[in-house]
Amino acid sequence: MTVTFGQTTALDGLTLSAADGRITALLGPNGAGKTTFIRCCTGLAEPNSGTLRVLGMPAGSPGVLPRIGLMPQSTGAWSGIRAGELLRYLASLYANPQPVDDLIDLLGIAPFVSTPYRRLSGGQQQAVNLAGALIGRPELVFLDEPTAGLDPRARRLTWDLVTAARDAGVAVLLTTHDMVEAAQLADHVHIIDGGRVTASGTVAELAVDDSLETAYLRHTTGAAR
Ligand SMILES: Nc1ncnc2c1ncn2[C@@H]1O[C@H](COP(=O)(O)OP(=O)(O)OP(=O)(O)O)[C@@H](O)[C@H]1O
Repeated sequence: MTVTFGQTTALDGLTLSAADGRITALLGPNGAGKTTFIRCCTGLAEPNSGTLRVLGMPAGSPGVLPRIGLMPQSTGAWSGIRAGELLRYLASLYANPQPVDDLIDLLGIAPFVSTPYRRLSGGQQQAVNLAGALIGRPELVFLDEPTAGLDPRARRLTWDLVTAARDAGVAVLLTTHDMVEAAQLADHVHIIDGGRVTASGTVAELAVDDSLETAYLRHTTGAAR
């Protein structure tokens, strides 16, 4: 796939696949193109060229959207709504949502369920965003830096939920800058640099000579484009 924004080539011939029932991690420097890829997969952006199929259908098609979930990096759009109202609204968009109260319990949202979204702390917003991604019982969920800024306990809770989703058959595609997290969670890793995949494999395959972080540093330049 290729995606350009004016003079910037965000995705530059990126080719990858993510398997059913697996956790796939996208690693790469700031600006490598990870969020752009997720935006294309979820119908929020369109490739200039290339083919992108999600659950076997063209990305963004009406048959795909009810079957996927998205936890974006930030959701300014929700600012005034209370956390609980937001989740009930999102649940109402799906035919067979998870019970909202179960997710509120699972993610520890109860103490701030009545707080407007914009007044939540960053980590509290992350919890609500993750609940929103899972609420429609997606077959495939996109998590864009799901644990960025979380405290250690919240990070472990997120890891547990992500692995539980995978174990229940959900395909997970996540981005992270945390190599420990990637090594802990990912069944498969793609390292992206400059809008293309520079290395792919299991954590064991990529870290064969050393750590995943060493592999990341070897396969990325981080050079601005
Ligand atoms: N809407 C947009 N308009 C213009 N340029 C954009 C837009 N979205 C992304 N870009 C550019 O595309 C490139 C890839 O950005 P992207 O957000 O996909 O990177 P990323 O890998 O997710 O980075 P990070 O790790 O910092 O979240 C960057 O150079 C960015 O400035």
